[in-house]
Amino acid sequence: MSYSEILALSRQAAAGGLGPWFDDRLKAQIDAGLFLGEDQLGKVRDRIIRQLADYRDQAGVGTAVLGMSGGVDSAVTAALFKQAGWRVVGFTLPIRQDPVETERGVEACEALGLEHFHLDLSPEYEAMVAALGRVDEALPQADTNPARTRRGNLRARLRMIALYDQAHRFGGIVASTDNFSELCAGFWTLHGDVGDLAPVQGLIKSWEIPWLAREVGVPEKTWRAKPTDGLGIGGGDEAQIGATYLEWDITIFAIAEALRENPQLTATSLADALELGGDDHARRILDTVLARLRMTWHKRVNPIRFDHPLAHRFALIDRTDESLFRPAVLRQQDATLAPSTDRGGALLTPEANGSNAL
Ligand SMILES: Nc1ncnc2c1ncn2[C@@H]1O[C@H](COP(=O)(O)OP(=O)(O)OC[C@H]2O[C@@H]([n+]3cccc(C(=O)O)c3)[C@H](O)[C@@H]2O)[C@@H](O)[C@H]1O
Ligand SMILES: Nc1ncnc2c1ncn2[C@@H]1O[C@H](COP(=O)(O)OP(=O)(O)OP(=O)(O)O)[C@@H](O)[C@H]1O
Repeated sequence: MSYSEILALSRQAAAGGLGPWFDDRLKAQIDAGLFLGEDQLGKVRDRIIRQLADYRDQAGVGTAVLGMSGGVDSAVTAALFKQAGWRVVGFTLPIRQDPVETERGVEACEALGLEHFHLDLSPEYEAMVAALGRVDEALPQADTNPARTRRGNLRARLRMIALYDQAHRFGGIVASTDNFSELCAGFWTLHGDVGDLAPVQGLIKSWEIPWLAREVGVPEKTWRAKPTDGLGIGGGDEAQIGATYLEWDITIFAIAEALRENPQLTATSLADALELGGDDHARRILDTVLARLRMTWHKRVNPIRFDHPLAHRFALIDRTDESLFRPAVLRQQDATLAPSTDRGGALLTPEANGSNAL
């Protein structure tokens, strides 16, 4: 893997490259193995495909339904299921969508050999917005960020209703398409664009997702496309998040590394610990990342259970499932594919890297 390849695939090169702090950090993180090399990524790909195949055999379910938006996340997810021998049914579900995105979704279905259905949900979306407008006029009318986000979340949840219905119809599951960068950014809709099995949830959007997409035969047009939320909230993912995905991923790794070295750090002391110096852009991005983490931590532990007075019951049913029916693939504790250096290895342990939040 080369530095320039990461810059190209993340689309950061086209955006003018990285500022000085990010540039230094990226090089250090590549050396530390935080940005996985191509050999490692090949192993990740093989392992995900093997696990999907094992799950299909052991859980007795072999059909995956998913929304094909024209973006890279859904396309790479579909390709992995397909390569693992699943029947994959892709749905283009435009809601007042730019037709170019829908066309990319259709093309990806064709290129990957998926079954394809098309269902325009715009009328149902309009009806839902109008219905909720009867209790709150702001929803249909306001052109504010909160109102746009609420309308966007309605779109994601309408798609979810359609996909779960179709999964039931086909006796299958809904595939989750979210990635690690989105998980950290809280950049998904609770009970919306989530599903039952999330094969790419551990992969970063700036590098590993487009790399994998290219590897598994996703059309170039798709893995090169500008990431969008498909919700009409505006500006594309990176404009909404306030950082490019590469800046986001570098900052998340840097924060985690700083906290590992000094667990006493607070959000306010991080800027010094990260040695941002006079790099004002990096300071702004750090603030943006911290603000998002502060706004969204709860999404990563949803549903919130506290230290429940009857928590032993969760353990009781967990042990029962584990003993009787849970597929073996969920119990395997293979060595992780964490980087070999101490720094990277400590950051990428399963506890730090994996989450069942979605
Ligand atoms: N402290 C707290 N403890 C527990 N729960 C809390 C909470 N604060 C809010 N909540 C709950 O969280 C809800 C807000 O979360 P949620 O409904 O998810 O909505 P929210 O996070 O506000 O918005 C979704 C975000 O995800 C982005 N998105 C959505 C879908 C797809 C994509 C994409 O590109 O892939 C991106 C979208 O652009 C937007 O920025 C609140 O309405 C409330 O129910
Ligand atoms: N128009 C759409 N038709 C079908 N599914 C959709 C549509 N828009 C969004 N989705 C579903 O919601 C998921 C979340 O959207 P998201 O934008 O994160 O993914 P993506 O579009 O695949 O990738 P990217 O973020 O690169 O655009 C998609 O992966 C897809 O499953």
